[in-house]
Amino acid sequence: MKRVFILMMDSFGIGAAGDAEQFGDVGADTFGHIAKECADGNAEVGRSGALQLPNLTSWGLVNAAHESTGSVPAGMNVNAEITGAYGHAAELSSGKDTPSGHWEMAGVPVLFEWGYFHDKQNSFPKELTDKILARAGIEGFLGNCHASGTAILEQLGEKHMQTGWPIFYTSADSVFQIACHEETFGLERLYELCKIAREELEPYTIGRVIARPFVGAGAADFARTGNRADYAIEPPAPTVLDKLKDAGGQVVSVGKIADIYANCGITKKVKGTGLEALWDRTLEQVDEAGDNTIVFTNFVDFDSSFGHRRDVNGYANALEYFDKRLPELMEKLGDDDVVIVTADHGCDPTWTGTDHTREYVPVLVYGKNVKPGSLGKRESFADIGQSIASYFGLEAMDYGKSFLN
Ligand SMILES: O=P(O)(O)O[C@H]1O[C@H](CO)[C@@H](O)[C@H]1O
Ligand SMILES: [Mn+2]
Ligand SMILES: [Mn+2]
Repeated sequence: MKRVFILMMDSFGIGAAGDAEQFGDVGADTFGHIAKECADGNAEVGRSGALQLPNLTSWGLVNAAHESTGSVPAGMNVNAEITGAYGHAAELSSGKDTPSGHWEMAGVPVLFEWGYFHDKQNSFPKELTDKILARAGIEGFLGNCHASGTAILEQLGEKHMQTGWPIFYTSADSVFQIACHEETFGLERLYELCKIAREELEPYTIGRVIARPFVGAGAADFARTGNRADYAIEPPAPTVLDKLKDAGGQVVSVGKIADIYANCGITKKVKGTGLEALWDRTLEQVDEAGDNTIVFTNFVDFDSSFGHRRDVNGYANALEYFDKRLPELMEKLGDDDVVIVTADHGCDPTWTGTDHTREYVPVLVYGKNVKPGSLGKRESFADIGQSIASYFGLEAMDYGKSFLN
């Protein structure tokens, strides 16, 4: 039975990429800096001391990071017995955003330039926001700037509740984000507004419109909910997910995978909020998965709850939790199954600002028939897509070199 399980650790970079200078990210290292803060005793809430990742370490994470940066992350063991194949992959795509990373790992790098709203204030063209508001029948909006999604709720959430005006904001990514209160504004109304924005953004080549619903009575207790929704444009070419689906296989999305691929190549969608639920849903889908199936999970919390929030301690807890659950998956693996652990970009929680960081990502491959050892530096995340195509006997992708077979 051929099955591939992809565990996509959103934002878990393992060292600045060769082209990090173009992104202002020379020296960024999500894994390395978290490990250092842990080893230095600076991440002691709910955990203690050096980062404990025994399973990822045996799959080759530390060795991959060593090959990526030339040094061993503080407190980590580079001499553990290695049971997986491991490498670090560079990104060909022009952006360090989520769709670029995901599409590239499915064999389709983004070689065009995304549109961006570069201005930190007054970020959006008036003719764009006028059109969106007119179609939605709303008089005004708040924000119009680059922002952290939680900080902007503290600043403008109450005003939003008073005026009923949506909060529009963006970041260094190709995104148009809309934050609205789930109850006072309404969730369905927010989704409708996002769909209008998605249409009006067509000429701007913006990767995603993101609905950011929140709840709470005031600035002190606003919290974003699991009803976030991402409206992505479609990948520019068929990904390996489309190819498997077209060949009669199954592609199960757990978490926001389906949103990121604009539903292309997806045969089943399963939602989950939080790392625990995402793990639970993943393991259920592994139980149900038949031959010729990909179960593809995006573990978004690393990025949205800890990376962008610059929360080292939270990120460390999340990594240790993730690692602890790997044996449950290992117990379920058949002889031919392949597990791939990777990431879509970095989001170093020690870095300046709140944006992603341009980093190499880990490529950890585990299975009873996978030969343990180094896969070295991979020139593109597309090596993952090419490997999956080769494993399932699909037509080769245009990009990437297979590390399977
Ligand atoms: O600060 P929050 O709202 O989490 O937003 C972040 O999440 C977006 C998607 O990854 C990024 O573009 C960044 O703006
Ligand atoms: Mn991401
Ligand atoms: Mn992000």
